[in-house]
Amino acid sequence: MIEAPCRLQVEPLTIEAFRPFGEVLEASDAVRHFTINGGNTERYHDLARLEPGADGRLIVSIFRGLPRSLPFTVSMMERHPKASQAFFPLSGRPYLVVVAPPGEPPTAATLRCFLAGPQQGVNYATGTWHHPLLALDAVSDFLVLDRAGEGPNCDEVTLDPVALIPPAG
Ligand SMILES: NC(=O)N[C@@H](O)C(=O)O
Ligand code: NI
Repeated sequence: MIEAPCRLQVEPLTIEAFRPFGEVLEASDAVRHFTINGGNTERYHDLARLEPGADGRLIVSIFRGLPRSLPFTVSMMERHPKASQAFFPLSGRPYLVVVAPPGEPPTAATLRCFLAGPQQGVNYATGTWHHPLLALDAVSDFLVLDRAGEGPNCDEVTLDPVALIPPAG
């Protein structure tokens, strides 16, 4: 593991804490929901602002991610300047989400790391800095909603290494 003088605490993923970076996709009482289909189905409604960007097309894919080895060191981040990108776990396992606000490139001071539950998705708002998929424990599938379109839509930056500190317990 790269020696990392900086360390980053892992936080639980909540709608409020993630607000500067995008939305959390979850079926909970924290989001608007209502009953449909004659009482058979509960609809957790309009969870995120999906933006394919100008001239873009919203597409759905499945990402099959290999588990990351822990302890993990963050040494790069990316952003999609033209569109949002949403991930929803399909394999029933938690995963890590490392983000920084849109705008200036991330620093150790602006990075945030969240532990997402097996029933929590995230939507990175357009331009939100994030680390590529961070699956844990086993090969994991994720439903991904993002952009297809002309031209590049991924800026990458390298960082001085930042080690992730797993939550206690
Ligand atoms: N490259 C790609 O489609 N994946 C990344 O954007 C990612 O956030 O995992
Ligand atoms: Ni991405």
